[in-house]
Amino acid sequence: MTIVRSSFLRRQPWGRGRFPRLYSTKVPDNAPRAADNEQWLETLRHTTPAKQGRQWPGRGTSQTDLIEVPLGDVTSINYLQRYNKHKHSQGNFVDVRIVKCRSGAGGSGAVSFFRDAGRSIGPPDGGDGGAGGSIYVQAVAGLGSLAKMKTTYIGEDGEAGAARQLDGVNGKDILIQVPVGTVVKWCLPPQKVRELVEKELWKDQGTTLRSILASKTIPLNSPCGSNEKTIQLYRHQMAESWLFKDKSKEYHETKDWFKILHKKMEAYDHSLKQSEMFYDRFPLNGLDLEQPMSKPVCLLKGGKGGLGNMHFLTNVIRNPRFSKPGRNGLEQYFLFELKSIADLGLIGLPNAGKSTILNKISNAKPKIGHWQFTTLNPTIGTVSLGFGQDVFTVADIPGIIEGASLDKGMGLEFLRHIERSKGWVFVLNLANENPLNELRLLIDEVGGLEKVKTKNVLIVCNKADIDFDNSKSLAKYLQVEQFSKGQEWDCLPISALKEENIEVLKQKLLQCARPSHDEK
Ligand SMILES: Nc1nc2c(ncn2[C@@H]2O[C@H](COP(=O)(O)OP(=O)(O)OP(=O)(O)O)[C@@H](O)[C@H]2O)c(=O)[nH]1
Repeated sequence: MTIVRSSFLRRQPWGRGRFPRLYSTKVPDNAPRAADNEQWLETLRHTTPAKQGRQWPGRGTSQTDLIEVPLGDVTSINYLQRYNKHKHSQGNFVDVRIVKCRSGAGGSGAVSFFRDAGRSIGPPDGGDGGAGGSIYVQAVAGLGSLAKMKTTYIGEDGEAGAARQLDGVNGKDILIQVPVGTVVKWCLPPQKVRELVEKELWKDQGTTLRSILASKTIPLNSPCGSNEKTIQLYRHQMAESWLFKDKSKEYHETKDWFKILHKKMEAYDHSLKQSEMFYDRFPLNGLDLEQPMSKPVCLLKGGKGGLGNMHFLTNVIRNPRFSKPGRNGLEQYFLFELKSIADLGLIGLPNAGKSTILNKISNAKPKIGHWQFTTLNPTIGTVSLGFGQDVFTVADIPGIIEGASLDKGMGLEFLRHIERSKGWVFVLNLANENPLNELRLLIDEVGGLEKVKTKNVLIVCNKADIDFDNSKSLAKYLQVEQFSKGQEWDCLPISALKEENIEVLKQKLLQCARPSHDEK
């Protein structure tokens, strides 16, 4: 049999395409020749780790700064509270998840020698290991909750290379699909956060979880020179830089030819490490997936496969009984937070009638009840002003009470769902003693007048049907109206239950949902 040696097909460890597994018995010989390997190893000699320096050309820097980050930025208070107190939730709506992700390790390169009837041992033909599977995330339309997310995602390890120049199969990638509006942040393992919090609580029994998360900082490595602050992630150190077969590591370490090769390959390992340092970074402020994505983004890259022994055949090394192991994958925790994207958010005390309003103006059917905290999860409804007319979305979130910003009642955790809304609609209950005080309380709890003024605002005085003829009831409304005028906010009395003023309300909501003049 004559083997056609086509040099352009020969596999080199740099920039070559991978070859699929070959199952035919007629294996084409694509192994690099000794001269090719020598040439490649020679190029490595000129790029020793010291000479490569700190800069990785065109790819920024591998130097890092130590930055102090508040513990609250790398965990979720809502997550810690929810899973500590076992708070109630409605249905299977989940808007905060912390998940463990692990990308696959690369497969090892093989140590093998060509054999046939005429030769008991031929040239080295050990193939390369496959790359480990990566972890990707993609925001897709049509999902509305993080409930279906798993707690752990593990990318498959790459397969080891095999005899006859066969490359190992790449590990399968993992794709995590999340609802549009999800923010993905790097975070500390929850167990570690709990340990840190417990330590702080032990030191000062009077302190609260919220104040610990705000005051306690943790050091993180951040690559220098990047405009956006990113966190440098690190893979576990490789246990061994070589895999030996037949002859031991000690045997090889006594040989001068191996020492020279090892020195050259240190530069190769270093360049791999630098490339990992470049890819293993994550924005400190997280990834905001506010649009449906046509392509997923990589959260964690899998490890590169190791080189098979066919790459170490040279004129001096005729029988390389060693190969390179695959590189490790990465294991990290990520916080997934769903921030719904609704044009308007309804804000009010429990029982103000928010759900009733949403029910009357939109297609949504939130739970309505005469007890407080009927709404435990946000509901988003789509409001249409008629065929071919404007359409906008409104979110109903659980009621806010005095002290919500200090985690009383349902706290403020659902505010994240209306954070991005263009307009906030304050729903007041005219049947209550002092609706104006209610409004002031709500403004304080959601962050003060300054914050509220960043949004379009509409004040809705609901339950106007109760005590309709009473002059005291009218006086309460006029007080609210006067205050609203002072802030240049529109104010409207309605009765959601009796569907009075609902059409006017829809028109006013539409104005509120439009971008403000500054944004136009
Ligand atoms: N009389 C009268 N009752 C109303 C009106 N709107 C709502 N209600 C009643 O007020 C009660 C509370 O209504 P909801 O819509 O559940 O109030 P909510 O603000 O969503 O309450 P939470 O879920 O606790 O936040 C229900 O019994 C409604 O029937 C109204 O315009 N007039």
